[in-house]
Amino acid sequence: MSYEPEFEQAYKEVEDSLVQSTLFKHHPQYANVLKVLRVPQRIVQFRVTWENDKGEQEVATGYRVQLSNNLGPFKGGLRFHESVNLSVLKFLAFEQVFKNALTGTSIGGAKGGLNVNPQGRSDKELRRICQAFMAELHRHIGQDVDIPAGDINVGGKVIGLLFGAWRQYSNTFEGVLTGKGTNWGASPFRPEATGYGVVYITNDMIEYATKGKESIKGKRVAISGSGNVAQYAALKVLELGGTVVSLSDSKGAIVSESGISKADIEAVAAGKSDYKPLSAIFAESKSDIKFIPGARPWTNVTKVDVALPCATQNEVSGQEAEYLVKAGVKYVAEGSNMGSTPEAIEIFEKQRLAASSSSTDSGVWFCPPKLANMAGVMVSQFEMAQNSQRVTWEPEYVDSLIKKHMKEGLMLSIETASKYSNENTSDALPSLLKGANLAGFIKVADAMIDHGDVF
Ligand SMILES: NC(=O)c1ccc[n+]([C@@H]2O[C@H](COP(=O)([O-])OP(=O)(O)OC[C@H]3O[C@@H](n4cnc5c(N)ncnc54)[C@H](O)[C@@H]3O)[C@@H](O)[C@H]2O)c1
Repeated sequence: MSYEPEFEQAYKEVEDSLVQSTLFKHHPQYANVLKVLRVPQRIVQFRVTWENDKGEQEVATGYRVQLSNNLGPFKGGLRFHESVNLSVLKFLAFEQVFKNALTGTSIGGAKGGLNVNPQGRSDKELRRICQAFMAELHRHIGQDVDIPAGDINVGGKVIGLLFGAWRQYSNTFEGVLTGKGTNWGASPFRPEATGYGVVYITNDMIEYATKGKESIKGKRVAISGSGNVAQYAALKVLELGGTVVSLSDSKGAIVSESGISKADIEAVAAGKSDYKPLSAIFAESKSDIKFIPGARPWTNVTKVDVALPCATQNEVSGQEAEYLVKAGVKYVAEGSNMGSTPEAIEIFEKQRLAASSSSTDSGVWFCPPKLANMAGVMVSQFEMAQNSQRVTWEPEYVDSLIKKHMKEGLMLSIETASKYSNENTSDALPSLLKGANLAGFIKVADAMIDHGDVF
């Protein structure tokens, strides 16, 4: 077997949820699905070469992993980062398939990218990179075939350049990428969607676990990352009356006992659009914000109720999870894909199982990314729907749909976990990890069987 650690980690998490459940006992027809689904329907790997600003030729590898289009056209983001490789993209595409199923919309799963970090490159060079990347990718995508979106280092600016290149190569204007600009096909709330969705579902979890007695209001929330997801999650936490005690980037973390303000988050947004590190953004800050070089936030916050990993994969270790539990964390919802390591998830899940409803302690309730961060791709699907009709929906309508679908996804995961997860602890909250994996799997598996892909 090839050595693909990130993909194997994601696969094993889903496999464990299925094997430990009673699903196959009740529905033996699903037994062969996972072994078919672990092989992507198609992988495109291609050379991307361009001239850098020094006049030198650079070459990198571009990818698109089209994992399943059983529920709709392939859909998933593009990541431009030096860490991009086939293992990372297969893990992300695999996650995407189940996440997209959970949104309740008609989309399949894919992921792609380039093993280059565009940070620090000029706008002109960025345009050449995007044109070189799209020179090959355009052959494999289309509004009814595969609709890529953004991911790490692929924000609105890069999507614009990629779309421009697509228009030239294809001589068409169609909704082929999502995350578009406001005057050429965007959906309202696409930039905000993932971060807002993470906070909406966290709020729903708190209300469910406390039977409506508590909400995110008054809670201390540790957030990692400072990009798209982290910024909008932080803003929504403040709007709903919570306190944001941390943010981070790949160079370190900022923590604040009294709370990071809206103005601070706006400064992060402005600084990050110029690729500035947090250390530079807060170099002259007069508030109690402390920058800790090389650190992640988790062991640097004192008291915390909620943790929202929103940076990158495997960014919460087992040790950090233990620290978070001691610091009082009760809810963990992942904005980032595979934010917690398997060791960290095990600690959170053990805490959940150990708690009993007869005590006031509900343990730790962990929400996996395929459920917690699904609002991004959900609004991308809304963008596809709007583009097909050449209309733009009202922002309030999109926001209400995000709230509704997040709650429905949570309730479906709770119901599915209660039905199949095979835990004889009726006192504990249901496992959202298992519930989300099982609920997403059932939808995809049914379609694969209907299509004759599994027999
Ligand atoms: N943007 C979306 O709609 C969306 C949707 C679903 C999931 N996600 C996931 O959310 C996460 C963040 O994505 P984003 O869109 O905010 O990207 P972004 O490029 O806007 O921000 C990425 C953040 O991660 C940090 N980061 C990157 N590598 C790091 C490392 N090695 N160590 C510490 N920090 C690091 C960066 O400093 C930045 O704060 C990713 O896991 C992504 O797959 C994003």
